[in-house]
Amino acid sequence: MLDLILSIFEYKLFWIHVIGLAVYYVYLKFVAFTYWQRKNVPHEKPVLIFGNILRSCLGLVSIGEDVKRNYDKFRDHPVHGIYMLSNPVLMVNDPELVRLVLVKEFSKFRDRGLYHNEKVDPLTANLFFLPGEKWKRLRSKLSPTFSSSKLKSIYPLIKEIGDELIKTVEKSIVNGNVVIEVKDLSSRYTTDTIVSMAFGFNCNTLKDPKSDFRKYGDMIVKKRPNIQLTFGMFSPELLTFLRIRLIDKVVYEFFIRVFSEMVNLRKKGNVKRDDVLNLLMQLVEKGYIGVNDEEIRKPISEYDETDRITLLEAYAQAFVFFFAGFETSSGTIAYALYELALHPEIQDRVRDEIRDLMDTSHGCSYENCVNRTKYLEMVINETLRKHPTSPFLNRICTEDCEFPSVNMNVQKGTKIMISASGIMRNSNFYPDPDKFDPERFSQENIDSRNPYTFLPFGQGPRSCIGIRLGMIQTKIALISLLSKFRCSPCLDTPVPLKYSPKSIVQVPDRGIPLRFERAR
Ligand code: HEM
Repeated sequence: MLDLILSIFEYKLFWIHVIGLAVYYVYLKFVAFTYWQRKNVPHEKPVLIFGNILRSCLGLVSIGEDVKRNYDKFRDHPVHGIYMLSNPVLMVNDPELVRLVLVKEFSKFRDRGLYHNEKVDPLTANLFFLPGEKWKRLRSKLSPTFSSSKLKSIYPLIKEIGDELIKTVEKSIVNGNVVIEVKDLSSRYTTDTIVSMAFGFNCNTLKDPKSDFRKYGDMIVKKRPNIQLTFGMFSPELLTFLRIRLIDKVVYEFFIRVFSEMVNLRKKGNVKRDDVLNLLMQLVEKGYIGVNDEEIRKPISEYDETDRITLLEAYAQAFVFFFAGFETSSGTIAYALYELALHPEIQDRVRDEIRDLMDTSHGCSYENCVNRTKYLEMVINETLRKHPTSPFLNRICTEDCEFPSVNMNVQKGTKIMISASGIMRNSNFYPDPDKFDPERFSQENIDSRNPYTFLPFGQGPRSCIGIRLGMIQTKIALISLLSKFRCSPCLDTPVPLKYSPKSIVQVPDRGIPLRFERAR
């Protein structure tokens, strides 16, 4: 035995590892984890290797909650430091500094600094992940996809799936009521709507919960360790160096196959549809989305026809619309139903508004849905404030920038984070923040608040491109369900709600079961 131990100690590789680990320890302890101390920026004492996100790395809480916990400690400081693993990240807390980062000095904070690798992981070459000029080019090309006139033309497709949602609940009612897990129901609804818009067909997950889109959708957002995502967000260089994929190969192959099939069908002229796929194909074929759209301010002659996007780029955008659109909207629908079940008086008021709308000549038309559902909109905004599906925003500083109010020079390369969930539950901006109170979003109350305290879609030129689509999807689901059914808590409804520790998008852990019955 002694011989064995001695031979191990003689082994060269062993000593190389010991020395390597010792050097790494010294680097972490005396260099990496003293960054904020050296900068004189307030921060919480980090834990070796994990920094300030030990709990989320261990899978005890979601990463959004861990960041919010850290924000709550320093929320009265305009900025503070956090270590995401060993990466120092500057947390921007003061709403006026949030405005500076997201809007005033946008050109210096345009990028998110996230992992993307066009070669190893082609679907990451999408609007959400890409930096700099590549992002700018795509954003200006894709923006017309979400103009009012384009949304108006795809509205009937979403409405159709709203009708399917009613049928799904109706069919499952036995003896006057049924308990439904609403996060699953809303995910199936948003999967159907996004696939219908982005891929050009109805994948019918409302009818068939085991459809491939539901399976692969789940694989994108769940079943992956937080640490891998954390590396993707805060150490993208490491993933690039190790050539690690962020999007699983099976998911990649599935999306590419479905997309190619749909594009081929369109090319053969067998299917014609006014949807996002059609618009993406215009970008591939002509380089711009065109004709008869009063919202495209630039004359068509100013577009460069040679500046087309490739098919793979188009696939990556359809993928991000799916990924960014289905889990965010489905979470919002589920949280809204949850809060309405717990607050029946608010639910009745929403239903009255919807029924008044249905009695008007145009019923649930696009204009009525978008412009004449004021109280429903207040309810959705309050849901987004209390349960934001994207709990924090990321940016990276690409050019040195002064933060005059704190007398700080933010250096190029500094990673920035804004705890949207922390700010939106800060009692200084939203008194009694755990209370669900849609009145916070009356016009008068909105006007009295700093707009940079409401961040569910981000703010500024890099905010969510799908805001209006997300709102329409959410409204149609709620209009469809609440016009016909009343929902209430059942024995298994979790109070308070717990968020899934596995998902970077803030979704309920183990779902939200609610009781549905026909509304009188
Ligand atoms: C309730 C629904 C939604 C919520 C809460 C939401 C939230 C967000 C947030 C917080 C961001 C980051 C903003 C920032 O960094 O400042 C974002 C970006 C984005 N969202 Fe959404 N989103 C929703 C729906 C959608 C839909 C329906 C789509 C598309 C079909 C979409 C596509 C995107 C894309 C492509 C980006 C990246 C934009 C860019 O970097 O230029 N989102 N979203």
